[in-house]
Amino acid sequence: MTHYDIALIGSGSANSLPGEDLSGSRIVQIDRGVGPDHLFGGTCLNLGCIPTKMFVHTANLARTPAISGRFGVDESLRRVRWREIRDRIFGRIDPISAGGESYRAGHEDNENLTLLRGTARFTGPRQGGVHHLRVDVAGGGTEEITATTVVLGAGSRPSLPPVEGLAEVRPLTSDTIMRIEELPASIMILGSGVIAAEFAHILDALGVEVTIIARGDRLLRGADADVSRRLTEVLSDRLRVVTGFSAVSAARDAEGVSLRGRIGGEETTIRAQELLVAAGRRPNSDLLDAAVAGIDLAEDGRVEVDAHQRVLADGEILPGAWALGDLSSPHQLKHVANHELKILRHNLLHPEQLRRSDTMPIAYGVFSSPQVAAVGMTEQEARERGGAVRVAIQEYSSIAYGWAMEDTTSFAKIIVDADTEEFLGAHIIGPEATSLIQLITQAMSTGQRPRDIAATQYWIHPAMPELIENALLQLV
Ligand SMILES: Cc1cc2nc3c(=O)[nH]c(=O)nc-3n(C[C@H](O)[C@H](O)[C@H](O)COP(=O)(O)OP(=O)(O)OC[C@H]3O[C@@H](n4cnc5c(N)ncnc54)[C@H](O)[C@@H]3O)c2cc1C
Ligand SMILES: NC(=O)c1ccc[n+]([C@@H]2O[C@H](COP(=O)([O-])OP(=O)(O)OC[C@H]3O[C@@H](n4cnc5c(N)ncnc54)[C@H](O)[C@@H]3O)[C@@H](O)[C@H]2O)c1
Repeated sequence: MTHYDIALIGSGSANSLPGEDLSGSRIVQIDRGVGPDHLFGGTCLNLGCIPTKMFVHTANLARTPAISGRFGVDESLRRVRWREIRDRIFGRIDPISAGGESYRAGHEDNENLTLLRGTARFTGPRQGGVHHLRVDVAGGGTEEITATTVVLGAGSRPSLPPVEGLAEVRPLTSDTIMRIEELPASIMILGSGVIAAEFAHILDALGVEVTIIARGDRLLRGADADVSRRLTEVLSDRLRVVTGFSAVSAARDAEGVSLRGRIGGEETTIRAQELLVAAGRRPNSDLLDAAVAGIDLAEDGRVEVDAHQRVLADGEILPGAWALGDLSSPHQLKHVANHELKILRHNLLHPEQLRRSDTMPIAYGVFSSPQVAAVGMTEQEARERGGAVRVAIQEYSSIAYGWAMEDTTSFAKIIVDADTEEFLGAHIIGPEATSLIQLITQAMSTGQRPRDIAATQYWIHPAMPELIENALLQLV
């Protein structure tokens, strides 16, 4: 049994905890690694945000010929060199992961830190002022550990919905699809959320025949209803979208995978060479045996924390236990995990001056094509909250840059409280949505109202932010 001041679990956002001001603490960092190769550095770097957006950028280039005709430019896509695309992307990422691991394992900055590759589990409740953990060390053996403080950044992993035979067909997930050897001729995507929308764009642009399979009547159901409807329409024009499908069973044969299910009571089978499951991610609290330590878990497996990132047990603060990121947040986003780590770090070092992590509106961006981005409440949420709302909708086709892009389907929606003029939310579907949303995110985060920004600055003409300017001018 070895005792440490801090047991740090994970190497994603948690990896930013160690630093000079903790150099007096004896730290053990335990990381099992992500994906089938147990990579160091967490999901975003290895299997998430970063590689997907590198694939999206490549997909955008590959997609140009499909849309250039409307500008009087005839282009054709001659070939997609999949292995080169893949190897360029991971040729950049893998060395960062390996470098991060060897820095922690061997650099003099980390003399106070022991890196253990393996899976940490709680072995019981906190006792005698310390937490008790066992580590199943990668490569064999176990280590028993006690720690005064635990910092849990164990993240989440793809979950497979309860469909008979699904695990046996060995479906692809976001953990595996980006490193496959060959692109399949066709793929069906089970799930119609963020990962489905991004991979549908990537794979379709690279020449794969894509079918998205949604349980409900629209894609991206968590988004504002008008945005979700528009995305469904636009993607339906480009690839096959099946809605209202409840999957019952999956099977694989020599030609590919078939998914049997029902649409409105009628039995239907969908086939493709491969299946990608993108049906949500479950927090890794089970891998940690968090329940054994008495830690409170939400229904979806999230570790319950307070606004200061302190872990709760029986509704009370569990002394010396902190959590962050996908393990404990309802928002599985890298910028949220990073912010929570910063708040947690401050609070760990300055327990007498606790900061909250829930003081800013959370924006997100979906890098599909069209892009989708949002901050704050959907229109439905704003109306359900009670109180009058005002809504401005601005079509891209109404601004000069939208004419340049021949855009007919994209728009921004801004929602304000009709009485206080406060922003309640903003939703954009269309090119550059993930950048444009930042204008409203900044205003909401700093307490500005439409009139504070609409007419008090020059808006470059004829640039894309005119979309936001014109929407704001409807509200002042
Ligand atoms: C395909 C995809 C695309 C994404 N794109 C975006 C995007 O564009 N923008 C965005 O904001 N977010 C995106 N996300 C979400 C983002 O990646 C996550 O929100 C973020 O990485 C979570 O960070 P984390 O530190 O909480 O968890 P992780 O980075 O997953 O780190 C968890 C760590 O804990 C380790 N671990 C788990 N259990 C144990 C255990 N018991 N013992 C020891 N170690 C353990 C794992 O090995 C891992 O290192 C994407 C996610 C995916 C899957
Ligand atoms: N750009 C980004 O910020 C980005 C990109 C990718 C992933 N992420 C994060 O990763 C998380 C996980 O992504 P995701 O797309 O897997 O989850 P999601 O929550 O966005 O979507 C899950 C989808 O799976 C469907 N589903 C769930 N159970 C099902 C079942 N039994 N049968 C059929 N369909 C089912 C849901 O209806 C939904 O369409 C996201 O919520 C997001 O926070 C973020």
